[in-house]
Amino acid sequence: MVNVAVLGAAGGIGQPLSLLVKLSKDVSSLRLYDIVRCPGVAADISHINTNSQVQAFEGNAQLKDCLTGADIVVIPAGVPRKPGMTRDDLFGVNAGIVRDLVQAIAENCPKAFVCIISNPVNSTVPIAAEVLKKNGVYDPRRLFGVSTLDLVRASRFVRDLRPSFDAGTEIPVIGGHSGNTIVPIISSVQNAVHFSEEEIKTLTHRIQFGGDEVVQAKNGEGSATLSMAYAGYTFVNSIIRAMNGTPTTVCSYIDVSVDQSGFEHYKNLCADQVEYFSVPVSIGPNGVEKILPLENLTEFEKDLIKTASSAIAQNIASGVNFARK
Ligand SMILES: NC(=O)C1=CN([C@@H]2O[C@H](COP(=O)(O)OP(=O)(O)OC[C@H]3O[C@@H](n4cnc5c(N)ncnc54)[C@H](O)[C@@H]3O)[C@@H](O)[C@H]2O)C=CC1
Ligand SMILES: O=C([O-])CC(=O)C(=O)O
Repeated sequence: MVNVAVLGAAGGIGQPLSLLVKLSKDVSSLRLYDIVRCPGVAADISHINTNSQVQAFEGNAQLKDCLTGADIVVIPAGVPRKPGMTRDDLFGVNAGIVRDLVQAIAENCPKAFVCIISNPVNSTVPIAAEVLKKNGVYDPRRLFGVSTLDLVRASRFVRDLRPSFDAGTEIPVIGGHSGNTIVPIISSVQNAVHFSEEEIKTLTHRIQFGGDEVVQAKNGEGSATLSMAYAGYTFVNSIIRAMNGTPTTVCSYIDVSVDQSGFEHYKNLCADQVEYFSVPVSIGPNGVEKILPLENLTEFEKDLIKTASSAIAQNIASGVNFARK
């Protein structure tokens, strides 16, 4: 049984994500934290007759109690995009939010698995790492940028084009989590569903900019929340399975120093040096164990990795510089 804390629990993602986590039979304590609206959300979810006890924590003074004893901390706190903005435009507000929340994690539950949803993920994960390092509690195996929504979209968008494709089939998506840093590996299913070069280009673009479709459709009311809640829940479940001893694989934006030799495979394809990258990994009870290779990448995918790595290197530098200030 695990204790899960959701920071930003009253938000667009936080509420449905907390609802889904409440359904898990493996969760014993579900702690919901936000700076506003949290008691109402927690009271509501707490009436659902599943295993976990739900508690509300509101405002900085209650953050310590929320985090003490947490095994998994999920962070969807922060502002979302409006039309015309990039995820990097959120840095000014969200960098500080993530830094302060991770400082509290370092002080109160340094061994927790930390899952960062707040954008720009390419930068907020390095910020989190720097804060944990400063506090002397950094374990890179336990820090994750949640890029699962890119995989969810990849499978769904392939299904949109080929109705016979099982939308539950995983398509790896590597690199980062913004525009052209998102690198879908469609070649992994090319035997099951054949696509022309033109179709692959169109699909790749749709997956890279899937977030924009939602931002535009919501027209100023935020970005993906419901599909993200589903993706976040899927990710949390993978972590719980791994903690419980079932070997599990995920794609996640991680500190690649956890497995230097495993990352060689990707490093050779990068134009710039990147310390963080989304890669397929095996996870176990202590977090990331191995970075897994993806074989037979196409020239098109190799080019995408090159482009992605240059942008990610800059995003990492912004995050690290901010956290070291
Ligand atoms: N990784 C991914 O794939 C995705 C990431 N996102 C990102 O997730 C974040 C949240 O998005 P939404 O839930 O739609 O936004 P939202 O505005 O609906 O909710 C954010 C919540 O965070 C809370 N919050 C703000 N400062 C806080 C703090 N210091 N401590 C705790 N809570 C705090 C707010 O009160 C609010 O309830 C955004 O940065 C968005 O870009 C969104 C979709 C996908
Ligand atoms: O597009 C956004 O800003 C939110 C996000 O990360 C996504 O939907 O992938």
